[in-house]
Amino acid sequence: MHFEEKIILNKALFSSLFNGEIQCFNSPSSAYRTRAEFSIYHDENNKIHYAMHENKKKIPIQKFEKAEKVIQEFMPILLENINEKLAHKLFGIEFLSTKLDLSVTLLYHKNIEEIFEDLKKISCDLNIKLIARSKGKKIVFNGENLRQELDINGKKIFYEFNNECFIQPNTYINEKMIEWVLSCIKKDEKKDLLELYCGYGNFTIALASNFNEILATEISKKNIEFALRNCILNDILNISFVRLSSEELSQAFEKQREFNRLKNINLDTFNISHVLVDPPRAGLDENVIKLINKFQNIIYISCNPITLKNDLEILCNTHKIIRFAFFDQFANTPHLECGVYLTQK
Ligand SMILES: C[S@@+](CC[C@H](N)C(=O)[O-])C[C@H]1O[C@@H](n2cnc3c(N)ncnc32)[C@H](O)[C@@H]1O
Repeated sequence: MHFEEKIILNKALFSSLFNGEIQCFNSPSSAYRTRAEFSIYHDENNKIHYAMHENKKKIPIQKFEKAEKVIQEFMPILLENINEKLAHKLFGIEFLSTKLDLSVTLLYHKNIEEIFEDLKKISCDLNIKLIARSKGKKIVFNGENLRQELDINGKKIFYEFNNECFIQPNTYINEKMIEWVLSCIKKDEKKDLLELYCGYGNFTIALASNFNEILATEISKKNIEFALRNCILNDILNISFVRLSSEELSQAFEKQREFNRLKNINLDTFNISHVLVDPPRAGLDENVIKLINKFQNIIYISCNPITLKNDLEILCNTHKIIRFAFFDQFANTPHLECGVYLTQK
């Protein structure tokens, strides 16, 4: 689906809540996806091909134009180098790219220890970060952490993560989203920021110089490990990253439960002027809405317009939508990413 069609459909969806101007951010129509996952099709001559599922059928494909250029260019090279032993019982290949790195994951229905030497050789020959996985086993060659360098309003920001982290699927649009969030924060209003669903600090790191203190929370241990590392990479000292689910964070603010993970943090000392949320597709639960609607400014990044609409219907009892943006994060698909900035009525 083209962005123009998505814009029309989604403007109509939100028309009862917002009738101001919606900012629209276009993505390149191809070569934008940082992650590409394929099945493997074994033909009658024992040759392997990348494949995708369509109507429960595995369809071999020659190329995948949505993937970033580095992935597209590497796809045929990898296949040429996969020998018979490596091809046997290979059922999937995943690519993850950044501006600086590429990692390849091979998925097997067999004991990967048996092909250890072949895996090692291909990772050396092609000089790639290679991960092999089979049920309950993972072997990593050349490391699995990827470095990323974002350009935010002309400033370079550095990140490290691996493919166990949540990663925004379109780097170009990710930079635009971060810049849009920054543009919602007026310098004179800045105090402290509360962020939920912070991942490895994708937004947090870029926002650090705009706030006095930041409390950023997230459910995944891996994401928090990288978030802490990303503070060091960017010389940032004013963010407290804490592994807490949104449910736990609500309990902590309500003083319903004490958390060891918050033992060095006094929630009462924060003077929160802004809340940033970027939840999974399911949106916000009732308790999170109750928690965030106490604060003056809310910035909501959403990958699901339907749950966003439900949540905005409640948030609009206490807040007013000031700005709205559509980001074509998933170009040429029906999916749409939205950004909404609300302030207390
Ligand atoms: C859409 S991602 C956004 C991540 C980050 N903001 C970014 O830009 O990379 C949602 C994040 O919420 C986390 N998450 C999922 N359920 C959660 C929950 N119940 N409480 C806290 N975090 C959760 C996921 O691990 C994921 O990192």
